[in-house]
Amino acid sequence: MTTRATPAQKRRRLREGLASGTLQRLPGAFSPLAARAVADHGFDGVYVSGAALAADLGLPDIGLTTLTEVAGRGGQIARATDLPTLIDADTGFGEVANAARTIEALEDAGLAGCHLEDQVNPKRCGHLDGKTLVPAADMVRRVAAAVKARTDPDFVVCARTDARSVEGLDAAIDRAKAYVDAGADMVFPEALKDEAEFAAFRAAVDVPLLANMTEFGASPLLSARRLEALGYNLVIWPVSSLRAAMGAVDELFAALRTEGTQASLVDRMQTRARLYDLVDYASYSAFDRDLFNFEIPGSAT
Ligand SMILES: C[C@](O)(C(=O)O)[C@H](CC(=O)O)C(=O)O
Ligand SMILES: [Mg+2]
Repeated sequence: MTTRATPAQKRRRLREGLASGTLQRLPGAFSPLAARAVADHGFDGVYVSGAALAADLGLPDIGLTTLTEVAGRGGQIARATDLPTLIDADTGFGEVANAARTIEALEDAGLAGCHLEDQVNPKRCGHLDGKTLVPAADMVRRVAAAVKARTDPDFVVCARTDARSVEGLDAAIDRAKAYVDAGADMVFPEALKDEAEFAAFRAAVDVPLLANMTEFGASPLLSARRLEALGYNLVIWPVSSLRAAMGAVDELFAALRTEGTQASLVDRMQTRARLYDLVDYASYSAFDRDLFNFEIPGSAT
């Protein structure tokens, strides 16, 4: 209800951010409520992780989720804020024609952009061993189809290459250049090993670059400040909020089992007041003043 920016305005904002020379910081949001928190903390955009979306459904990240599920959840998350939302479109949910339809669906859902990767199906998390890639020529067709399918020229098509850990750094750079020639607006070099490789990619590729700062992976956790100095344009922390939340959920359930009460953990929980703030309870009194005319117990406000 509080969201006023249109999808077109959000896409423009992402484009301007990528052209600004300032690193765009996009934490992953596993739900619309988490996206509200991303916005409230003053980030530049929201990221929707395929791994987190699958995990939230109790599934591994091997391409089991469908375009309908991903576009549906992505749309709910995109709608929750005025920020641009970038979504993980895995391999594009099929062959070349499917990649085109994927862009149509994601655009219709209000996303600002997506990334498509050059793995075969079943795909894997980019930081695991045993990945297989499609030939570069096939991915070029995938990217070209995606670019052609968009109706808003500001929708960002980002090409991810998983080649670093399969074919080596040079091959990954060659693939990235071919994807840029096919029309990719941004490149996501997956699973780079160290800072020197991040720098090598920056030196070789002319379009905006995305850095994936996922935990327990192959890449070092470089800070936003460091990535900006390296010339990167956008950073994602894709699964961090889910891992943090689920870490807290595990602790809570352990306490409930052993102590029979959550009392020892209440002071680390999000308060009722903060939750109501994020869902903007107060603004609904524009329609009906009886909806927000109570005192929250224990709250100063
Ligand atoms: C970015 C990613 O594609 C995702 O789905 O969030 C994953 C993240 C992860 O598994 O940690 C990836 O890097 O493959
Ligand atoms: Mg993914």
